[in-house]
Amino acid sequence: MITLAIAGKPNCGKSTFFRAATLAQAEIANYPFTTIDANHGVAYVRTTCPCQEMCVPCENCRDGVRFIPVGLIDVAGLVPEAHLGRGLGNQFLDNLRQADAILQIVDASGGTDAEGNPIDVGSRDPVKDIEFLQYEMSMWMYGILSRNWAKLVRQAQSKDFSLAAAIAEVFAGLGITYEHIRDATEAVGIELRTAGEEDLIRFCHELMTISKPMLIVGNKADLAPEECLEPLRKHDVVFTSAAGELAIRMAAEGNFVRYLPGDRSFTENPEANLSAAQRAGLAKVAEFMQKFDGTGVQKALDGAVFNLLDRIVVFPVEDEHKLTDGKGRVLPDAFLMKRGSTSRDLAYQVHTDIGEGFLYAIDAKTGMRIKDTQELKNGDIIKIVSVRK
Ligand SMILES: Nc1nc2c(ncn2[C@@H]2O[C@H](COP(=O)(O)OP(=O)(O)OP(=O)(O)O)[C@@H](O)[C@H]2O)c(=O)[nH]1
Repeated sequence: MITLAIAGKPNCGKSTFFRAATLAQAEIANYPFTTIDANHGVAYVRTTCPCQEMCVPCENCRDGVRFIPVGLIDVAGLVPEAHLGRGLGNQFLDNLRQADAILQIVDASGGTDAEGNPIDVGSRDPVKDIEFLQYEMSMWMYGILSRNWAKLVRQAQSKDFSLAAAIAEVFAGLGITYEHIRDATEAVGIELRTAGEEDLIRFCHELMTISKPMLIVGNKADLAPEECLEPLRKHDVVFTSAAGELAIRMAAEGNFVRYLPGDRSFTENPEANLSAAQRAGLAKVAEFMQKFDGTGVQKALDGAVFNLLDRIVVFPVEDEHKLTDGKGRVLPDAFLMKRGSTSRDLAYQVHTDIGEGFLYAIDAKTGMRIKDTQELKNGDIIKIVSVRK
């Protein structure tokens, strides 16, 4: 499963974002559990279910809106100079290793200092929070590299081994590959063997960016004065109110409102007996949603998976006419595939045996056979024909 990590300084709203994103209404989450432990949960990305276009009865979506599970990790708060040993422990390393991408939460309201202590709203430039996390993570990687440097150079000299391959081994636990090392070296234009400290820090920054793509989330945007939002806009930030999302997801769970995560608005249930205070709270969230086109939480999750990680959604079926699996369930699965994947890749994703016995695939929307090398498109419904091995 694709996994996203939530990282940021203390008090920026990570846990609130995590709780909001993993709080799923029963009808959305057919996944057996949404919170695995305090820091690991299941969130969902939102897409269009093809059932309405194909006129088939479907039980896996809500009115044509389909939610697909992704893992979510709430990483412990990072403090300045964490790379020097203040709080960056094994747990952080482990969380980072598991993550395909990072949601970097910043306090868009400028209401917390570098360590997360509350200060007056607007008194800290939130752009500094972006730089801080990226700096800490690059310096932490640089620390690992420099501690191993002499050994790596020796290894590369004594064996028939390139320095890049040796570095890749050091970072393999973080999911970093030889290709990442090569691309980062090229991007910063350095020769690893002769690189000095400054070059290696730049290299680590690039390596971090390439191997763990980051989406910046400007949280607490509901409190943020315009002068805090403006500089963040230059950084391609998704603005959120995690607290707002949590409030309406809880209200939806209690049947007080109708809301699907990612909707631009919600409607109050006429039978709900809301107190004046509850109504006023929801009115504030509604106002934010109108201004920002929703609470932003779903937009951040979708942005990380569909844009940053470049995934498309493909629906494998066994019966290309009824769009069912062997048990008669309509559009039972939705796979998040890397853009550029082929029907053969899909076959392997369904099962190794199906991949190995792959014969051909049928595009259920057109009824046509497709070549095994043809790129799949977002929303494709595909039947794989294979000989069972
Ligand atoms: N107004 C507003 N308050 C928020 C929002 N998100 C979080 N908060 C509040 O900010 C405070 C900190 O939120 P947390 O979610 O605990 O922050 P955290 O980053 O997990 O903090 P640490 O556990 O210390 O790392 C809480 O009082 C939240 O209610 C938001 O979007 N808007």
